[in-house]
Amino acid sequence: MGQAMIQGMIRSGSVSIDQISATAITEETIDFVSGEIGIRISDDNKRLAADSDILFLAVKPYVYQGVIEQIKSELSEDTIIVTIAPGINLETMRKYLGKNVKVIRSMPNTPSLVGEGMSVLCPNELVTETELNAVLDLYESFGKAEVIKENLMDAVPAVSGSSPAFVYMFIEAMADTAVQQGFPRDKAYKMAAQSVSGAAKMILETGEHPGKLKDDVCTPGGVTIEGVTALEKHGLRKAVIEAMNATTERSGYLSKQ
Ligand SMILES: NC(=O)C1=CN([C@@H]2O[C@H](COP(=O)(O)OP(=O)(O)OC[C@H]3O[C@@H](n4cnc5c(N)ncnc54)[C@H](OP(=O)(O)O)[C@@H]3O)[C@@H](O)[C@H]2O)C=CC1
Ligand SMILES: O=C(O)[C@@H]1CCC=N1
Repeated sequence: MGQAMIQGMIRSGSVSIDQISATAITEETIDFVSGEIGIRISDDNKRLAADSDILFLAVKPYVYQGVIEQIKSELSEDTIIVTIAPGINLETMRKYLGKNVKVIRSMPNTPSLVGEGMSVLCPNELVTETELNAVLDLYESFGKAEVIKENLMDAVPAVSGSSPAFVYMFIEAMADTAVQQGFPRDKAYKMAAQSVSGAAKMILETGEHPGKLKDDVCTPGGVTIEGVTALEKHGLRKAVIEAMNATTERSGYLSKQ
């Protein structure tokens, strides 16, 4: 996810390669990131923490505590720490850091890589409006971003952080069926993915209700209504609601750890 954000920022032109530094653990990642992305990268977390104005912690949730333990002595009171992990809430960060430091809790998603990310941010009380806007600008360089209150943060992965995975499954199922009908694989992915992308754009750009846009596609006695009826019969909406609630339940569980 960190790589998607870095590449999204660089591709947008809002940040240059020499303004970004990173760390990783394995030689494989260090070689790949320095070779393919071209930013400075090492395995020295302490040094990176000491040198950064805005420090993104893009590790797995269970790695946060150890990394914070390692770097907390290096942080200045002006450093802005940005989290991207579900379940790492502002209070958990305060506990891990042992003091009140500027923290922005966020939840990005992987389409950031291609400038189509959807991110949600929530600052703690020490972050000024100017600082929040600076970080928001970074997130908006690789997609759309919203600031919300922390009580909704556990529900964000279901809607935007994790939801690309759900959409990929939908596209994969459509493409598999198209292949079953005889389409070559590459055309099947292109047709399914572009239709999903186009439908999403219709909602964002026309502001129309999704139900109305769906109705516009369904010719009376035509072919689409047959598919829509089959989706209802097989519980598409129920499956989506169950998936989102399961995702949010897990976020809530991680937040309480
Ligand atoms: N994947 C997604 O779609 C999204 C993920 N997130 C969150 O992003 C975070 C990262 O997830 P994801 O990118 O999928 O995971 P990855 O495992 O792909 O990336 C984690 C990165 O952290 C590095 N790392 C691990 N331990 C350390 C350490 N001690 N010091 C420095 N670097 C370290 C790893 O280095 P190395 O490669 O060398 O092992 C790796 O590059 C998680 O908290 C996840 O919940 C949030 C939104 C969406
Ligand atoms: O699956 C996860 O936990 C991370 C957070 C959102 C997307 N991936």
